[in-house]
Amino acid sequence: MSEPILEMRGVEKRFGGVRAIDEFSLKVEPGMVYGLIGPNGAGKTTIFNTITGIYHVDAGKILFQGKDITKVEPHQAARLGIARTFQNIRLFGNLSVKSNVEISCNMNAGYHLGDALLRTPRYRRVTKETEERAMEFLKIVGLADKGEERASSLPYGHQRKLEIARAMATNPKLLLLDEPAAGMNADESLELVEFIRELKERFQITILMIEHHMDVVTSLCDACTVLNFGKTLAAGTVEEIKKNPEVIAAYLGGDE
Ligand SMILES: Nc1ncnc2c1ncn2[C@@H]1O[C@H](COP(=O)(O)OP(=O)(O)OP(=O)(O)O)[C@@H](O)[C@H]1O
Repeated sequence: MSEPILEMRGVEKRFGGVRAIDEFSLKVEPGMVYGLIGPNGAGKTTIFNTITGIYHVDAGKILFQGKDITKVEPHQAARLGIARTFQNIRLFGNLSVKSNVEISCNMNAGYHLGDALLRTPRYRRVTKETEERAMEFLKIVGLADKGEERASSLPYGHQRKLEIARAMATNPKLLLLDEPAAGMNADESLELVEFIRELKERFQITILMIEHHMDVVTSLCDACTVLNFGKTLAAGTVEEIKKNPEVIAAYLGGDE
């Protein structure tokens, strides 16, 4: 077993009297696609929010590549190589498709405000590189010909892909996807599965994914954790999870 890229140890997060996550532990190895599943309100998004520094935990530890990130702020998590998408797509709807990706490419841009104001050669070079890089990501997600369109004018499935392209443009080592297949029909989900596979192979990233569509989880995930009321109900391969009687009773029901 290789060293986990992400580890959560005994994590707890409370909101008033609600324990959104409770004694939660997780180990994700590099290169894995790891699924988080569970009913609404089980604590999945809270887990993403603690990893990315949006919330700080009340107890426990979070390690990323062996480094303690329990108390990092969101911008630090992003700089360390953790990117995410949201359950409700968050794009700059009024900006062009290309600008949405360029903003992420710019996160690590090597120029200062002075360079931008004076339009120095360094600023012009970085801007050109940013444009090229953004186009590269748009090509990968099949949106290169939509670069000048307003992000909000794209169909839903394309907006999801654009959000993933934007997250990828920050050069992450760990990508957190919050219900990427939400609102998609069977064909769109299938396309998404292929797309995520390609991303994983091409960029050698690790993915932690919240997903309700069990066909997507089955196709993509090497392992998963099932949550219920903030606690781990079961963890293992998708096949093991599907056979677990407690999981069947609490979540999968007759679905599968
Ligand atoms: N900012 C907050 N303030 C108060 N309660 C919160 C907050 N965020 C989450 N919770 C509560 O924590 C619990 C877990 O919520 P969370 O959103 O993490 O669940 P989830 O598994 O992601 O569900 P869903 O699939 O519906 O998004 C819920 O009871 C929720 O109401």
